[in-house]
Amino acid sequence: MTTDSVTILPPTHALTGKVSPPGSKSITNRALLLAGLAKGTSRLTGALKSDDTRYMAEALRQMGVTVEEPDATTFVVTSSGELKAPAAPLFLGNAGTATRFLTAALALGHGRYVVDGDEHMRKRPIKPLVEALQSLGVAIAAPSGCPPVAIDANGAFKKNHVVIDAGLSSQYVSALQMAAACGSEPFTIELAGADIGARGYIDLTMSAMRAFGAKVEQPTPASWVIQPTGYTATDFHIEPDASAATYLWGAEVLTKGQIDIGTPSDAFTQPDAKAYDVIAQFPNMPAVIDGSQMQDAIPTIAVLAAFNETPVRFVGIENLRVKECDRIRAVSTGLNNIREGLAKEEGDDLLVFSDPSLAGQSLPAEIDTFADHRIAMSFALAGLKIRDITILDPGCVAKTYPGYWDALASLGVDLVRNDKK
Ligand SMILES: O=C(O)C1=C[C@@H](OP(=O)(O)O)[C@@H](O)[C@H](O)C1
Ligand SMILES: C=C(OP(=O)(O)O)C(=O)O
Repeated sequence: MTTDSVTILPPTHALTGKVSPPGSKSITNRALLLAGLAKGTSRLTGALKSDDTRYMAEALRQMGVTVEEPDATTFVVTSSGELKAPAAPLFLGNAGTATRFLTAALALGHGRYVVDGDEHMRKRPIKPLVEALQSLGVAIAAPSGCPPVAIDANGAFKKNHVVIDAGLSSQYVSALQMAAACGSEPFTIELAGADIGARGYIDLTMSAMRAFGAKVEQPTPASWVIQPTGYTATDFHIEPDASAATYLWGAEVLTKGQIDIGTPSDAFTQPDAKAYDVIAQFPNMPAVIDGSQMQDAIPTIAVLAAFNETPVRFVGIENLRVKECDRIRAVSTGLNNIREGLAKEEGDDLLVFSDPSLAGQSLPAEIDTFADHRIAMSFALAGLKIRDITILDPGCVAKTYPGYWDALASLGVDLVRNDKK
């Protein structure tokens, strides 16, 4: 039996209690890959166990790496340092990190690798990364510009310099950075075209690489130099997920509660922690919010914006169109489903017309998540204030936060699970 939808009953009390978000998806998938590229045993603690990280772990296993899971938050990775050509295509679901990071790393492997994903991942662009790798002499092809990607690797790049347009995804740069440390000479990455969306993810990559013994420098804002150190197995602790934290911060301000997430907002190193500064201003969030440096937090803030005292325009969010779904469209569709006229797209900006009097009303709406965990988790927040909000396909939260519904329940939120047989 699976749950078809969840209806949220708005709590009559402020939400208080202690809920720790799970480990960071971004850091877990970096650490898993780097541990797989390091000879020896690495112990990753505080890790996220979810669809995205399971796909990465499973792919590593398919390539000869031993990945043990002694408990719910630990991976113990033992590798020869090589990712051996697998017998079958690597299936990575809709995990952007796993798909992009492995594509570049496997270009330095030996033999044939096929990187594939689900129907959603097969619509997410990877062409700029594939073309960058082609420019390095790698035999790699992704005919549709999206996965599947076929790589015939021969262990080396033919050049030590690459130019990449990372306007669509910062993950292309992270992927090249992590791969480059496994090359045979110092390697330079140079940015072309549009600036990177969330630069904070590049910082996360560099810090994970350094923890595994790599040497990476950023001589200019648009270039990076990576030394051919390879990686050293290490024990590595992963901080909680800042994007997951945004839902708990949102639930706290919406219900005027107090939720202890166990980590102060300024202790996170992930870009989405910046969202705290905006969320903490609720119900007086600013009229214009630039989402470029906290992209995954925008659905959360956009749902909060519906209850803000004044309207909010979200700018710098064009990349949201190529995430798990078109999130600008999904958020405006969901808000307008709750009440027509609540949101509007203007080019790639999203306008949310706030109305604090929404709170306490019954506005029956079935929210289409478009199989996107962040749409499900952020619209659940609307259900804390409005009666009869139903989230379809609630299981999609398993991509990054499998315990999300239980976390809400542990704070005293009543959920009606509508099961399908
Ligand atoms: O590097 C990362 O860990 C991520 C980078 C961002 O994606 P893009 O760089 O594709 O925008 C973000 O949305 C994603 O959830 C995680
Ligand atoms: C965009 C996201 O994921 P990814 O790109 O890693 O699939 C996300 O988790 O919001």
